[in-house]
Amino acid sequence: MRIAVIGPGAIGGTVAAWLAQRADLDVTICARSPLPSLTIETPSRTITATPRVLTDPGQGEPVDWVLIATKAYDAEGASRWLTKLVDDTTRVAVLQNGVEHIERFTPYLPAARITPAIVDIPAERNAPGRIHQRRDGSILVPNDAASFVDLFAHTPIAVSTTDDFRSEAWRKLCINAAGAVSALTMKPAGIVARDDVAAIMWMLVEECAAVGRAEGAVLDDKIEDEIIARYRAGPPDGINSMLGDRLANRPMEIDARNGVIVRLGKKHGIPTPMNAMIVTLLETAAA
Ligand SMILES: NC(=O)C1=CN([C@@H]2O[C@H](COP(=O)(O)OP(=O)(O)OC[C@H]3O[C@@H](n4cnc5c(N)ncnc54)[C@H](OP(=O)(O)O)[C@@H]3O)[C@@H](O)[C@H]2O)C=CC1
Ligand SMILES: CC(C)(CO)C(=O)C(=O)O
Repeated sequence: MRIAVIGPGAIGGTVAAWLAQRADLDVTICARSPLPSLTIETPSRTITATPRVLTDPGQGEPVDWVLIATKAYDAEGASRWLTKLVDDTTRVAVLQNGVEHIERFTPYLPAARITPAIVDIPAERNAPGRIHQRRDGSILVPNDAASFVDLFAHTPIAVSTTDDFRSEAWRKLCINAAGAVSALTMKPAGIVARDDVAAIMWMLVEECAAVGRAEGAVLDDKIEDEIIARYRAGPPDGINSMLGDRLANRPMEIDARNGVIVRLGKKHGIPTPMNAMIVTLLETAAA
């Protein structure tokens, strides 16, 4: 089984290193910047891997699975690898946040080839190829992607299918929408201990859930409370990937995580002032 992972950052590096633990999986990393090896501090032990690393999209060869793990805003760059990696049988999984995995890549691939994946693995990249995976975590894919699930059978990552991918993706977006307060304040997840911060996060989730429901997602009535409780139960020093981007002076996934709520809210006539404010403030901070 040949697998190419495009984007060996926090998620791509973690996933590639776990896949490479199985000798019969032939893992290739497609990187923008050269990478010596992968060292992942996982919850149970440190794992290492030295997969083949390509830095030129022209060097790729067809594989069975392509896993795209760049940031959402790097979709166009990621797509340049696809010409060589994809043949008539290749499936392409998009391991990104947001609810637009398929739309993001249909300019480059037929939708039927694309497997959207919801990743819930808190991971931080400390240096090229050196990653701290804080939880074993999970990946959810639609129920026509059982062969993706099989790839991870030897890993502690809980990879499974869902009958209702749309609802799960919006549920994850609710988590990410609230996490924007960390990127804005440049502080880790522990800020949720303040009741006034939690109230802002609650409203961000409320708007996200309203838009999600209008888009057809089925979300629990108490999702706001559930997500605040989840943040409060998590590690106070947790750095979500948008905060990680801001701290590293990289672009942030503002549009994929909060902008999308505002855009789709407009489509349904649902007001989203809290998310609109976050988008404006983060864009201003990044300018
Ligand atoms: N980190 C986390 O805890 C989680 C992240 N996610 C989501 O997963 C996705 C990936 O996030 P994350 O792993 O944190 O991101 P990172 O920024 O850590 O990694 C992205 C990687 O993509 C590489 N890249 C960018 N453009 C290209 C290109 N054209 N060709 C090859 N590689 C490229 C970057 O290269 P370079 O090294 O040059 O920057 C980097 O290695 C995002 O959508 C994020 O929201 C989901 C759950 C948890
Ligand atoms: C919320 C979290 C940490 C979950 O994996 C995430 O999605 C991110 O950091 O982007």
